[in-house]
Amino acid sequence: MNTELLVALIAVAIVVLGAGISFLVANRKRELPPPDVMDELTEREIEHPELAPVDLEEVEELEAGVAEDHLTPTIERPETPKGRLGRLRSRLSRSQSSLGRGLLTLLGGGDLTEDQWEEIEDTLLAADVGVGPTTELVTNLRARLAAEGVKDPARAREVLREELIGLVGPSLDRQLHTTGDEALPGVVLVVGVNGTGKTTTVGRLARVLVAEERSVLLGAADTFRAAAADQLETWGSRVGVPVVRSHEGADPASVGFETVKQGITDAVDVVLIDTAGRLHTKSGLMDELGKVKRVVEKQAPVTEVLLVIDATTGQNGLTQARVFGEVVDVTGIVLTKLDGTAKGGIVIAVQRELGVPVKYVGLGEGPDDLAPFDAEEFVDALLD
Ligand SMILES: Nc1nc2c(ncn2[C@@H]2O[C@H](COP(=O)(O)OP(=O)(O)OP(=O)(O)O)[C@@H](O)[C@H]2O)c(=O)[nH]1
Repeated sequence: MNTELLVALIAVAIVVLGAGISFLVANRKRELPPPDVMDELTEREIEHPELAPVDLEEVEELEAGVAEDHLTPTIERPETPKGRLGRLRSRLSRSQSSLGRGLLTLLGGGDLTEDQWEEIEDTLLAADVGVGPTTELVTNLRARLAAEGVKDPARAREVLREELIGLVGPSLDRQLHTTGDEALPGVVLVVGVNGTGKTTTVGRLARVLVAEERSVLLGAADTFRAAAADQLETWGSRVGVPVVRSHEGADPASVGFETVKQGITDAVDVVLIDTAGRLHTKSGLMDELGKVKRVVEKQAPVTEVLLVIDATTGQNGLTQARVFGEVVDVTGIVLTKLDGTAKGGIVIAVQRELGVPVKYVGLGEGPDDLAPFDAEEFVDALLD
């Protein structure tokens, strides 16, 4: 055999051998168990080198276990709502310190000049307390401090605290109405303009209710933004709460109707319905909201209509409150993002505007950063 032929034969043999090896490697790769199973197997082999190489039955068992783990999400145990405002108080006082401290500094100095009273008014107005409540507070403070001849800063602080609590309304009913008549579930409709935190609030309220051992069903009637239903499903799945949803662009009233129907069939305690964000200036959208409520009520009475307002929007938030209040009977306010504003006076102003109480406040982005509102704790945080 000549050398050229020999070289050619060797080359062919190398190519054939190479192809065979790649085929075998590719096939083996396809048969490998998923990476999480592989990790466990590798760990086992490292710890127990004496064991025989992978047993196929064992791989199947592990794979089944992994598949089950992926299917069963861990159900979280949410924090009980009681005491949350205490936990989150520092977030409030951090952002509101200019209001409380500003007032205390002015009042602590004994007799006040007209200019100083004006400064107190300006401080209150800058914190969005609103003109009416500001005038009321200043009038009452002046009268009481003069009548009692208060010179001592500690006493001035006490009087200010009492007057502020009076303004916030210590005796307003701030309970969420989540109990339905007879065998019907409580129905909570959550409304507001875009981006105020409605979906987040529905998710957080579900956690509050779960922590109170109530059974809950969520309705994704925000069919305008496809991601909202997914967002709601994520919230629900974390605490084992199901969601009724439909396709993007579906009639929100029918989603609300179906959710309550499902809630009645499943005998849940509370149905929470998320609605699409809508501009209060668009009358068509506002009419649609009225329809959602009317249609839902064909199944069961709505026990609570919560208006979600972003605390950082100031005067605009008040306008929203007014317009929403005209379309649906708002029964409670959730003020979100109170952690991001020094204008805590909005609590007072918005209650005045609507004549309904602030029931919950959002104080951060965490899943349990929604606290039941309490007038005394709120004022104490302001004056910290
Ligand atoms: N800092 C802070 N952020 C909040 C609070 N509540 C909600 N957010 C954030 O606000 C953003 C908007 O929240 P969403 O729940 O998506 O608002 P939405 O009203 O459902 O939005 P649309 O469906 O578009 O109308 C999210 O990034 C939330 O994390 C709060 O109390 N504090």
